[in-house]
Parts: sequence; C-alpha cells; structure tokens
Amino acid sequence: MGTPVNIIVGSHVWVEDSDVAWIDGEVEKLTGEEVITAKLSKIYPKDVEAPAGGVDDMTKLSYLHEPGVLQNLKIRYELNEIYTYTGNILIAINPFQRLPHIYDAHMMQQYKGAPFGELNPHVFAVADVAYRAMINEGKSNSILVSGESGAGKTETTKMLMRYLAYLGGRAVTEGRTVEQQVLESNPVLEAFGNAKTVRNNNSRGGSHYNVQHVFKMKQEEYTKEAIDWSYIEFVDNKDVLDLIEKKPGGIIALLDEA
Ligand SMILES: Nc1ncnc2c1ncn2[C@@H]1O[C@H](COP(=O)(O)OP(=O)(O)OP(=O)(O)O)[C@@H](O)[C@H]1O
Repeated sequence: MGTPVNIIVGSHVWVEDSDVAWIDGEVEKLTGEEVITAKLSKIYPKDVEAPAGGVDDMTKLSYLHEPGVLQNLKIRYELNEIYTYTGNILIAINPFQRLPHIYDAHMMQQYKGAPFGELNPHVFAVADVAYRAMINEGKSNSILVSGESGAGKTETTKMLMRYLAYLGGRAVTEGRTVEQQVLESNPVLEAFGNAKTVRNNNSRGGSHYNVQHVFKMKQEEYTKEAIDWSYIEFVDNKDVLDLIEKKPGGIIALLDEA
C-alpha cells in the first residue's frame, strides 16, 4: 500500500513500473488524462530534500518505503558505496568487481575500536561491534550473513574472518598466521556449503532466498581456533527469526544488484 493521504497536485511521487521498478514524477492532476496514470494506492511520496549522495543509514530517510530505500541504495552503489546501514543492520550490494582499497590493512586499522556509525558503513564495523560484545560480555557471539545465491555471502564472510583474525592479533603459529590458517580452510567449508545448497535447492523447488551463513565466534578459544564457523545454509524463515531473537552481534543482508 502507498501513502495516499499526503498526495496532492504538485506532490513528488514514486510510481511503480514493470520495466524499471519505480519512476519518479510529479502529480499534475488527481483525475483525468495523465502521462502516467496510476492508482493512488500505488503511489508513494518522494523525499525531494534527500541528499544527492544518499544517506549512509536508511533510518535517516524521511520515507522508509521500497522506492525510497532502493533509490538510496542505487545512488550509493553508483558512487561505489556498496554498504549502507539500516540501524545496526548492514546492507551490502555485490560490486562484482574487486575493491581492494576498502579491505586493506589501513581500513582494518581505522575500524578497530571505532564507535559504530562513526565511519562509513562497513563489514569491519559489524565485525568490530560483535567482537567487542563478545569480549565485554564474555560470551560467544555470532554474525548472520544473509542473501540469495551469488549475493556475496562467501566473500563477505572471508572479509569478516580476515578482520577477526586481525583483531585476534595472534602472531604466528607454525609459520602461519591465524588469518592464513582460517582462510586456507575456506575451500573445504565452501565445498560443504555448496553440497548443502544443491540438496536444499532440490527440496525447496529452487528457491534461493533463504540462504544464510551464520558466522560464530567462540570466546573461549578465540586466539587458537579463531572461529567456530558453522555454516548454516538454507535455514527457513522461522529459523531466521529464531536466530534474530537470539540477538546476533551483527546482521548483514546482501542484495544482488541495485
Ligand atoms: N565484496 C565483494 N567484492 C568483490 N566481489 C564480490 C564481493 N562480494 C561478492 N563478489 C563477487 O560475487 C561473486 C559471488 O559471491 P559469493 O560467492 O560470495 O556469493 P554467495 O552469496 O556466497 O553465493 P552462494 O550462496 O551461491 O554460495 C564472487 O565470486 C565475487 O566475484
């Protein structure tokens, strides 16, 4: 449902379109011949004062409806800003290109201990909060990474691991850093994850929507085992709600393309 109550002649609005999802325009008349004719219930108000570069946290938008959210993500994506917050949830859009400068050592250093929301939205910020909560509360924590197949969960999880290994700061064991050891075991887990994907695809008629990676950090042996990274894939919606109820230390939702 749109928000028809506020719509008058001259209002800036979003109108649903079957080709490009949403078109923006101005209301000329509420009845009669129009360039675009739309039902009032399908029209959403457009925030004409929204900043040209978008907002880094969607809770800053005047209207939190679908066209407003998508427009904000699109503007940011075009500026190569693939991450956006909605409160403490991180929304990520797959860049389909390497962006090494946003994951380098300098970036990790910047996010370490920085208050959440102070720097640009980033997967490191989510990892940082989750890690600090784990240390402060002395309890294991988890980060939920959610998105359809190909949205970038595996890549995101690698970045999470890299950052957590950096925070864990254990130097070198048997000539290899924790980060190297964790990353080296990734292909095995990926194979495991993919096998699950195939099986579940069949049983769920090919739906790709409920794919989740749950990334768990174990407090007890953090430096040694670094991570107890159970991958849970294809949990159903009920499981996701259960997980969210358990308040994971971080939630990252991945979208495929703007
Ligand atoms: N942050 C990123 N930076 C650069 N490329 C990325 C990023 N995230 C995803 N990609 C690109 O998208 C591809 C698919 O991502 P990925 O394998 O992580 O998806 P997935 O969500 O784990 O998929 P599946 O559920 O099918 O395993 C990657 O191979 C990579 O090319």
